[in-house]
Amino acid sequence: MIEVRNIEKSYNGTVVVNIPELTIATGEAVGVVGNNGAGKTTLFRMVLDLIRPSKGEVYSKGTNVAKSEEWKDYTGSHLDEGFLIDYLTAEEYFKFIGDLHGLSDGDITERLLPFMDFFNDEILNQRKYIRDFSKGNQKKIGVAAAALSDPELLILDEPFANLDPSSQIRLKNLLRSLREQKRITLLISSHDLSHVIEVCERIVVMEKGQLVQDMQTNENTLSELETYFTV
Ligand SMILES: Nc1ncnc2c1ncn2[C@@H]1O[C@H](COP(=O)(O)OP(=O)(O)OP(=O)(O)O)[C@@H](O)[C@H]1O
Repeated sequence: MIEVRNIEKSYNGTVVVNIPELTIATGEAVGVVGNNGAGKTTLFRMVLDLIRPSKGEVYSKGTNVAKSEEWKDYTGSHLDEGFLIDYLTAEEYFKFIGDLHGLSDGDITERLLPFMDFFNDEILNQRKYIRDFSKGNQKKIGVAAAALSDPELLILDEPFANLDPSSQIRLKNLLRSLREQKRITLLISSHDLSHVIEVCERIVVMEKGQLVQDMQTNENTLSELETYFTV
């Protein structure tokens, strides 16, 4: 589904991401972990063609993301609140995203149903603009909007950040059911090692812009990662 080939991103002469090769298969769920500044968000931004690599290319289903718009039809993403439109209500934003994908009001309502527990009665019918929601609730709006189009590929940057413990568990279950029921391809970053392991079958570790580990998750992965990050 995704192929990263020899990408490098530099800012002011400093290389912040350097990945010779990363392939993510269709239906695979990959978690990217790494300390602050490791390059996770920069990698995601290049995969989504929000920034261009200084060298190399990213391919989605064999097409260079910088040279085609096709991948946008089957890709849902939420990286940060910059993806949201501050002056809309949550409903207006879902409608805006739904319209982009040709969804009717009924489709939108139906597709949001699995998110109702996750929303915890704090997202819909609030009569307030997105800018006035808490950071955690803004995250919920962004994640639900990213999933609204029923994407084949879902890319989420730190989806568990700012969420209360109940919401983190609900999100974990939502992502797992998206994987099981729809065979969605998932690329997420997280600082929460236990959640990301429960959602993803494969974990890649980034350090100083490089992929330093690539592992299939098993019962030892959490302790291996905890050891890795204990310095
Ligand atoms: N526009 C930019 N200009 C200069 N440096 C940048 C820019 N964007 C990112 N960087 C640098 O690239 C490096 C990687 O940042 P990035 O945000 O990708 O890391 P991250 O792994 O997502 O970190 P975090 O876990 O803190 O979110 C950092 O050193 C950051 O300062």
